[in-house]
Amino acid sequence: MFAHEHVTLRTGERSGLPIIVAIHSTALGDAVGGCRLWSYPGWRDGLADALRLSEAMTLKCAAAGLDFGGAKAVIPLPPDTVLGRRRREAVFLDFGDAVQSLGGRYRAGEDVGTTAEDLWVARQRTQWAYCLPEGHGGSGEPSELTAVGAFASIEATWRHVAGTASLARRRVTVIGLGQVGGRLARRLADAGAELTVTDIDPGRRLLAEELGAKWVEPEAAPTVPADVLVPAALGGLLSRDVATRLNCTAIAGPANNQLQDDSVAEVLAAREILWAPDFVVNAGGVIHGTILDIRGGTWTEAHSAARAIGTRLTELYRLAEATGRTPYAAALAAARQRIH
Ligand SMILES: NC(=O)c1ccc[n+]([C@@H]2O[C@H](COP(=O)([O-])OP(=O)(O)OC[C@H]3O[C@@H](n4cnc5c(N)ncnc54)[C@H](O)[C@@H]3O)[C@@H](O)[C@H]2O)c1
Repeated sequence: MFAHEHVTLRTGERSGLPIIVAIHSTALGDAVGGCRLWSYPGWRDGLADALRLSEAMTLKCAAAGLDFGGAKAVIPLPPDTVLGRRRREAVFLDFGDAVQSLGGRYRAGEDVGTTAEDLWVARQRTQWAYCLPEGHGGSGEPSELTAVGAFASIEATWRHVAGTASLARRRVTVIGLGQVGGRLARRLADAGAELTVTDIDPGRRLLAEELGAKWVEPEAAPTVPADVLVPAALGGLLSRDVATRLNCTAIAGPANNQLQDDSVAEVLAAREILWAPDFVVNAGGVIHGTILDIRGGTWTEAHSAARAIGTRLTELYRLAEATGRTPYAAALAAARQRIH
């Protein structure tokens, strides 16, 4: 069944590129979601991505208790396209027109391949573009609050497993030391965790040395013996094969779309590995965008909403146990119940 409320697909009049906006649901409020500028084999692949990602945004907002719906924009680039400065500007003016045509039902932010500067260009054509540069009234980097929410999730997950949230001397493996993973690794080191880290970028070894963390190669990281595994790179880490080889007690991290398919949640549950659903853990970014940028709320309010992700997870784990479901199935059911 087609589950989306509205999908716009048009050719940008300046750039000639397809602009796709998928609004999955506005049941809880206007729909929010980033704009992805990425290379795809064809525009239909970009459309498929927009449909999938917009539904995930609906679940993420619902799970975080936010009164916003889910959407996503995708601007699919033909393979090997390099955008010069002028064409890039044309793309985001076109994008601004597409957003404006939706009358505020879709509030646009950053995603993979787009920057605060791109949103500022779109802002010339629409008042519904957010995540602007700080110099233009934006609220800055969202990954700080994503890291706050992910750290609260790791503590809540460990508390559920071990009866204490203390991570002192716990073995924690962080995969990906980028904007969120780097911040998380610092917090974990401060909390006294025994850190193992990895990244495909060898330049991130400097951070590992600074934190006194052990460095392993990316292929080895998922199977290093650990109390908590923290996926903080790209999605798709957890295939059925990887899930059967893991050597950890729990998994809680900010990476999007960690499961290669839904059945992996069952494999993890059968192995008694507690998996914190990613769309619950990583809601700090959308909390940043909606509370600070859209609603003009305070940092204290946004920070406590991000910390509250830990409490939400604890409730979720209890619900999952009480109903004999995986945390993933329980999270999906709870989010869908809020929407319908
Ligand atoms: N930034 C946010 O606020 C936010 C919000 C919600 C979700 N997320 C998700 O969190 C994850 C990290 O986001 P980010 O903003 O830190 O991205 P980033 O691009 O800053 O960092 C990703 C890091 O992962 C590394 N990496 C990529 N592939 C890897 C691999 N196979 N093995 C090891 N390292 C690898 C990269 O070199 C990079 O250092 C992403 O999945 C993102 O979708 C981020």
